[in-house]
Amino acid sequence: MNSLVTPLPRTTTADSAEAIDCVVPAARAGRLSAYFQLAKPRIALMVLLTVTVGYVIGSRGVWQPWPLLHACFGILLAVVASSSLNQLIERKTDARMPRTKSRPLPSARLSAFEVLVFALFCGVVSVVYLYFTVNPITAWLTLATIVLYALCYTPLKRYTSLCTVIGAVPGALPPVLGWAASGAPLDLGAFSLFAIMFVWQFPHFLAIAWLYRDQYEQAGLRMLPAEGRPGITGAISSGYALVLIPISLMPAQLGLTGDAYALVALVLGILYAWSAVLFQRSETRRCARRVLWTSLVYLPAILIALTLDHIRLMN
Ligand code: HEM
Ligand SMILES: CC(C)=CCC/C(C)=C/CC/C(C)=C/COP(=O)(O)OP(=O)(O)O
Repeated sequence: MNSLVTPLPRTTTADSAEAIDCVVPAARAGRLSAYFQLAKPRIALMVLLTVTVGYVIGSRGVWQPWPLLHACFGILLAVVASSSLNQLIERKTDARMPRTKSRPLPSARLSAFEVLVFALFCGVVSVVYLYFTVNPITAWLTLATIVLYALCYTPLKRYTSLCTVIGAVPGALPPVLGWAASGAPLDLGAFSLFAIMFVWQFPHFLAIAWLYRDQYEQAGLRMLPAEGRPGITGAISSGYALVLIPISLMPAQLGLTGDAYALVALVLGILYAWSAVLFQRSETRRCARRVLWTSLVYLPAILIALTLDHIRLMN
């Protein structure tokens, strides 16, 4: 009761002006951080790494920094556009899941209209920028990546777990975008990078889908194969992780890298497959987390090994 009758401190005009001066930058910083969150920054960073790898390997060791920077800037805008569209489309389902309910749209820090305008602006600038500063093929492939992620995969999540096969295509395209930006023809080398990324994603997102299966179900999203029947998620994860081992050796077979890469790929592949096999043997939170964690170590590690060994071979 006492707190209700406590008089408010008397403010002067100068005090309120000072208060407004503090609140306005704080509100601006809050909106800036909401836009930053909209971009899914950690995934965006990983995308830029894959673009760089595609560009460096496509250039066969003779690469220039400026075209790479143009490509990274344009593709970053595309990631921001597609992540924003993804969150715009999923704002109602995101609001139902503890993992996503504090995102900018469900938490009402940004309005749907603001996000739509922002996404369209970033998407158009991205494609036009890539068209004029990089090349038309990179621009069109980037547009296809945005459409596949935001307009095909995202709405499909409500209807079938096969959405993930569609979602894995835009997920695997960023190294191909980097390769196209280098001006090299899209040959088997580009395909080998696409294949590694494509197959890598399955244990990655199956572990996530299993960990958050209750939240996805509550939100009406179908991410688990066979409606998550016991044994299936782990079995599919280990199948993909085992197939990834020979696929990850493709760049070495194509002469893009030497034996050092092949050895690193083999060791990483065995670790990833081992984590998936353990998940198959016992579908527990601990094992699923191990698969997710291993996937997040595997990807940057194999990409860095690929690039360093390629540069070593070219010099
Ligand atoms: C169909 C494909 C994919 C699906 C469904 C998927 C889904 C997800 C989800 C739901 C998370 C959040 C996990 C959590 O909150 O615990 C996550 C994390 C992550 N994903 Fe993926 N992912 C896919 C493909 C990719 C690709 C292609 C990349 C990289 C280029 C990637 C990189 C990451 C990274 C770095 C994280 C950890 C950082 C974070 O949680 O923000 N993912 N993924
Ligand atoms: C160049 C460009 C446009 C690249 C974007 C391609 C890319 C990195 C796609 C990510 C793959 C993917 C399906 C992520 C999960 O989204 P989700 O919506 O299922 O994850 P969520 O549940 O956390 O929202």
